[in-house]
Amino acid sequence: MSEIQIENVSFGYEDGMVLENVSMEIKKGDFVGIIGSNGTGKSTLIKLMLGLLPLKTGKIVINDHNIGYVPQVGLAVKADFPATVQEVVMLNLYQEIGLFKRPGKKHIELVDKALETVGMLDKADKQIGKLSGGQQQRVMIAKALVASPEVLILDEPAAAIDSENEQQLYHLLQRLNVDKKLTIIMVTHSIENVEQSMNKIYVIKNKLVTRRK
Ligand SMILES: Nc1ncnc2c1ncn2[C@@H]1O[C@H](COP(=O)(O)OP(=O)(O)OP(=O)(O)O)[C@@H](O)[C@H]1O
Repeated sequence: MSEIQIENVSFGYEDGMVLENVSMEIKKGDFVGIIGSNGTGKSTLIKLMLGLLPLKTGKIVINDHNIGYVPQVGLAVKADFPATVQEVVMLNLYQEIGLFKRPGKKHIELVDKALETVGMLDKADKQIGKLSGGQQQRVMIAKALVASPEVLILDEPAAAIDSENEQQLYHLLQRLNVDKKLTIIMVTHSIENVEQSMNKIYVIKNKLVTRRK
């Protein structure tokens, strides 16, 4: 079954076209890599899929509307940022909880489960800013997972972490894909250490998207 179907999508900003005639098909259970150099349009493509940019030409059909998004992290969270790991993950349940209400036992259990999945349950009460870049990245994945998405989209998840943590992150994603049947779309400029886990790889170059695997 198709999760996301992209048909003949073209998109540009004021200064010109970024993507031309892109077609892609993402099925349930796929682990998809989207690779390309800086500025080729990877984030633009993701934002189109998430409906964060207005589509002008072509068609995008999304089957499951519950998509978890882990945005690109620029700089790590400031050390004195006043929120714990548990509170950060809880933010993604606010719709369910209600804005001015307190989280109930059920919500705390969901958060703990998501933190356990990414191996961060023992850090639940720590200040988010006191964690390493790799640990913060895991918390951001837990934040996406807590809302039980069918599809997880990650934008350059390894950008701010060292190679050891990168390997651990890829193991985690592979586990989520294989064990939890989560559809994963990962945008990156290098797939060197994760290529074997992916069943589909698309390359963006010169505004075109071609399938390499
Ligand atoms: N909001 C915007 N307005 C105008 N141009 C933009 C905007 N966002 C991105 N661009 C341009 O569109 C092109 C693609 O940008 P995009 O961020 O999608 O690339 P990317 O492949 O994700 O890059 P990176 O690897 O550096 O994150 C770039 O030339 C960029 O300058």
